This record gives sequence, C-alpha cells and structure tokens, in this order.
Amino acid sequence: MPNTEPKPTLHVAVGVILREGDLFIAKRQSDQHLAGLWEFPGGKVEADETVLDALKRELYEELGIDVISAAPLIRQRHEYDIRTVVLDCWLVTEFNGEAHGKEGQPTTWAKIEACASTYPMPEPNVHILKALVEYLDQVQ
Ligand SMILES: Nc1nc2c([nH]c(=O)n2[C@@H]2O[C@H](COP(=O)(O)OP(=O)(O)OP(=O)(O)O)[C@@H](O)[C@H]2O)c(=O)[nH]1
Ligand SMILES: [Mg+2]
Repeated sequence: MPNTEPKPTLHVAVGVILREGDLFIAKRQSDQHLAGLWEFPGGKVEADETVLDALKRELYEELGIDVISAAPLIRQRHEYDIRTVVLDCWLVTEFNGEAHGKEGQPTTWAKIEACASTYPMPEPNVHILKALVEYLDQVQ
C-alpha cells in the first residue's frame, strides 16, 4: 500500500559552530533519521520559540554550551522521502562551556574541508558548507 500520510515539514535550528577554523560536528545516533551521518548540532524549533531560542536550547541540551553570539548563515530546504526539512543555519562564534556530546553521541572538531568527505554528511549540508566558505571568503 502506498503511504498516503502527509509528509511533515520540520523547521530545524542548526548551529554551525566555528572555533579557530574548525567546526564542531556530531554523529547521528542509530535511532535517528540519517543514522551514522555527521551533522551540525541542532533540532526542531518548537511552536512557542524563535529560531535563536531553539538554537540556544538545543545546543545546551546536546552539547552543554551557552551560545553568546550567533548570526543567520543560510536557510536550506530539503525534501527527504519521509519529511521535508527547513534547516535554519546560524553561525555560532562565541559560546561558554566546553562542547561535548551530552547525549552520548560521538563528536569532533573537524576542518571545513573534512566535512562531507572524511565525515559523511546529509545532502543539504553540502550547501551549508558552501555558504560558510563563501561567507568566510568575504570577511577574511
Ligand atoms: N540537527 C541537524 N539536522 C539535520 C542536519 N542536516 C539534516 O538534513 N538534518 C535533518 O533535520 C532533521 C531535524 O533534526 P533533529 O535533530 O531535530 O531531528 P531528529 O529526527 O534527530 O529528532 P529526534 O531527536 O526527535 O529523533 C532530521 O531529519 C535531520 O536528518 C544537520 O546538519 N543538523
Ligand atoms: Mg538534534
């Protein structure tokens, strides 16, 4: 039987955390959509939240850091078979605390060039990385 359920659209706050040229990434766990791929930390924006509120909450829940400053980088929409995601990506350059995988997820600081190659990432993340490189080219 074909699946006739409407496909949900998820609005996701995503943190591109940059420290001295490295990005903080986490591996998606076996019970999650796109298990085994590396992601930028983040999660769903709840009904009563701004994207920045959601970003701060998710990065505290997942990594134990307090975001001090973040700015919008790119909004990337992507259709998966089971859901559509709107990834609201923010560049996080200032935070308090030592980022670590609070939910047991493997994490690492990776060079930008290693993201999506050494560390395989979901398809839309390639566009996020491209936006980051373009932004850094402009400001440096
Ligand atoms: N956090 C995050 N999610 C991403 C990235 N790229 C990407 O396609 N996604 C997708 O965005 C959706 C939302 O992520 P999430 O962390 O809130 O969702 P989840 O499915 O893990 O939620 P769950 O904790 O309820 O299982 C997932 O379908 C995830 O696969 C990314 O770089 N970071
Ligand atoms: Mg998440």
